Amino acid sequence: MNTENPLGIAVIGTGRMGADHVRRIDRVISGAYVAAVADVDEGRAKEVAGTAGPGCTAHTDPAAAMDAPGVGAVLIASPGAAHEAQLLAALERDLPVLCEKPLTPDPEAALRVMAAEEALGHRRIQVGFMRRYDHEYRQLKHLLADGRYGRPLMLHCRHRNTVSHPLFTTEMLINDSVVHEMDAARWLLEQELTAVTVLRPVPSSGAPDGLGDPQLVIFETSGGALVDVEIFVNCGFGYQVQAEAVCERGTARIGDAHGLLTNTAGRWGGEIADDFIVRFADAYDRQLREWVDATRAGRVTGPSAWDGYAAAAVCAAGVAAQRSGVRTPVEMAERPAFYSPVSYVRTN
Ligand SMILES: NC(=O)C1=CN([C@@H]2O[C@H](COP(=O)(O)OP(=O)(O)OC[C@H]3O[C@@H](n4cnc5c(N)ncnc54)[C@H](O)[C@@H]3O)[C@@H](O)[C@H]2O)C=CC1
Ligand SMILES: O=C1[C@@H](O)[C@H](O)[C@@H](O)[C@H](O)[C@H]1O
Repeated sequence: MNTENPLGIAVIGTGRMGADHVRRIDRVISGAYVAAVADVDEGRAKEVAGTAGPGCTAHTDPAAAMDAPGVGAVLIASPGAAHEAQLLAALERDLPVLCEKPLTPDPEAALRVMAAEEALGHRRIQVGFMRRYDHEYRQLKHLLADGRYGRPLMLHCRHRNTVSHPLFTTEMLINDSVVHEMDAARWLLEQELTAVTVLRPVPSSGAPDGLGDPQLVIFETSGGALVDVEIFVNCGFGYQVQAEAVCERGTARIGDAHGLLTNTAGRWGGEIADDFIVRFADAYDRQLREWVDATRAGRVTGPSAWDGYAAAAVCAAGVAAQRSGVRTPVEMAERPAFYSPVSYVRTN
């Protein structure tokens, strides 16, 4: 790794994900350092800046962090509602951006961000759909892409969180959690999602009052496949993300790794990660490493603003389907030539 001219990064939003990315930039990967951080909570910004290397400045204004000495790229980890303004500010400065999902909470805002990037004339934005960097997801991608098992017909997914945070809403099952399966399915199958149906069983007694948890989300795809996702954000026992592809001549399943397997007292068992920070630790590391390497080489290789838009369009249909209980077609704009070919990255 070339350690000359390391990339100075401004991290916007220093909550759970932002602080973890700061740690990762400074201690896990090479070729980059945290030049500045910003958070509306000044104390939080200062606290996290204090964990970074010397010279990292703390700000409450994201634009001031982007203008700080040494900044050559931006990592956005603020809440989704703040992303549009921060993405536009980064594009105004022609800075490369890694933006945590969602790109924006709604498709209209995503279109505005895409228009600004297109006006700039080159791609600058990557969306933090980190499952594309997970070892198991990449194995499944390879297997489906080489066609050895024939066409994929169905993808069965399970997405379980131990417990949801107090502000989690029923809509967030779709646009905060299942948004990952939307991108993963598009990427794995190399197809767009065209319609959504959401089925809701009686809510679990373990879910907070008013939260419709769990749900079953069914997607139809442009190639005639079906994708079903069980989303259960208060399952209580751990963080589980699994996917099984059913193809014409075989099936392939990921997400069963249990770490240490034990046999004792007439039982066998393994471990289940507690949350996404643990389960996807390697994926977050690889995502950041590949983004830094590509950025230093003047390239953008990961999920694009178009992918962020496509997910936002599917989320809008998903939330509508959740409310109506009926099959809802996805309304999606034409993909601009600027985003061709689509970033269904084939890994090596
Ligand atoms: N890829 C993944 O697996 C995950 C992604 N995320 C995404 O990461 C982002 C951050 O989520 P968390 O860290 O869990 O949230 P968090 O609530 O822990 O942290 C957000 C931070 O942003 C700050 N903030 C709020 N408004 C801001 C603004 N306008 N400008 C700057 N800072 C602002 C808050 O003070 C807080 O410190 C979200 O977009 C979320 O969807 C979250 C969890 C997992
Ligand atoms: O992005 C994430 C969270 O925001 C979301 O709330 C979780 O359900 C996901 O598993 C996690 O990856």
